Amino acid sequence: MRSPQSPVLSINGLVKDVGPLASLDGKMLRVVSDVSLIAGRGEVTALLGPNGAGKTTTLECAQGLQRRSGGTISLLGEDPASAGADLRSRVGVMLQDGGLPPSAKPVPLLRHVAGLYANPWPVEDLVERLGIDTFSRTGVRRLSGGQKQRLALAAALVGRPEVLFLDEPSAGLDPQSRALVFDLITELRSSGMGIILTTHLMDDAQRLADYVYIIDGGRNVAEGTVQQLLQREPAVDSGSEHVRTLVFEAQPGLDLSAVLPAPIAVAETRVGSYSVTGALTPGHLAALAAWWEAKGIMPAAMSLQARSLEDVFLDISGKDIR
Ligand SMILES: Nc1ncnc2c1ncn2[C@@H]1O[C@H](COP(=O)(O)OP(=O)(O)OP(=O)(O)O)[C@@H](O)[C@H]1O
Repeated sequence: MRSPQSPVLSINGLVKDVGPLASLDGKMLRVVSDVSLIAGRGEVTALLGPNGAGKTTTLECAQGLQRRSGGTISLLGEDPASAGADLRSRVGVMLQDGGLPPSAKPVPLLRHVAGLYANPWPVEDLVERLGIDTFSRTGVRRLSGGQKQRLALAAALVGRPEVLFLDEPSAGLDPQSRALVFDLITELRSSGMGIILTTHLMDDAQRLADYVYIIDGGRNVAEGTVQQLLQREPAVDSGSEHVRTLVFEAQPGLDLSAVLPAPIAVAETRVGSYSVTGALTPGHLAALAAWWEAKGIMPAAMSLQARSLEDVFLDISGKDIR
């Protein structure tokens, strides 16, 4: 396991038993048997795994929402199982179902949450940044899935947390909202926030994560930076050799959509750092090189990977449905 300079969360040998369960003749069920991870300040750490791998259980233990059965957890230097309100005020949690009161209206709700903190993020700023002004008069119950997501993110951020937990942050978001949320996550990371996210969208993890942990069956199965994971030896039968990822650096803000149209996915993963994923052919590379020549652009740190994170994930966790 790596050791970031300034960890916000360390989990060591987590064990979680649930039950006793009638379906198991009154026995306990071990749903997490050995999970360890470290998340750093100013980094996005992704926790990936197939359905039922133990991601939610692990993160709920880290947040103090579930009691662990074994192992150690340190969140901002404290044990979340015994810490008080002070620790909770330094942690933001965005749950997938929002956990928002159905009858509340977005802006009064955010103002109410802001009132609980000494130095909250200005509500008007969050409302504008996350496009909440377009539905500020609609009750939570009537919001669309993507609107609820954005409101839940605003509610998680209003207390200016040091650590932010995001469960499927782009679920239900249209491409515009997704880009907006990703820009905000990138900015929060630069400001020093420690961000821990779970997602089933490998593309999101590939674009956002500084470090990735993959768990399966309640234990760690792989970890590394996205680059390190992409360099793993592929499984013989991966069947996905045609998907490639090209990464390069150039000046920020390039619009490559005309030269590399969909379904090729282009993302500026960090300022001036680009990732191009899809069934790339020599023709795509030639078109890109011609475009660079026409614009007088000389890319740097360029590499072509034979696989995407999704290929690596399927190699590691197998193709069987859980
Ligand atoms: N209270 C419980 N009783 C019985 N089984 C449970 C309980 N809590 C969790 N489990 C089981 O533990 C396993 C891990 O669940 P968990 O929700 O942590 O997985 P996950 O990785 O978040 O999955 P998903 O990707 O589907 O959200 C699952 O098989 C789940 O059914």
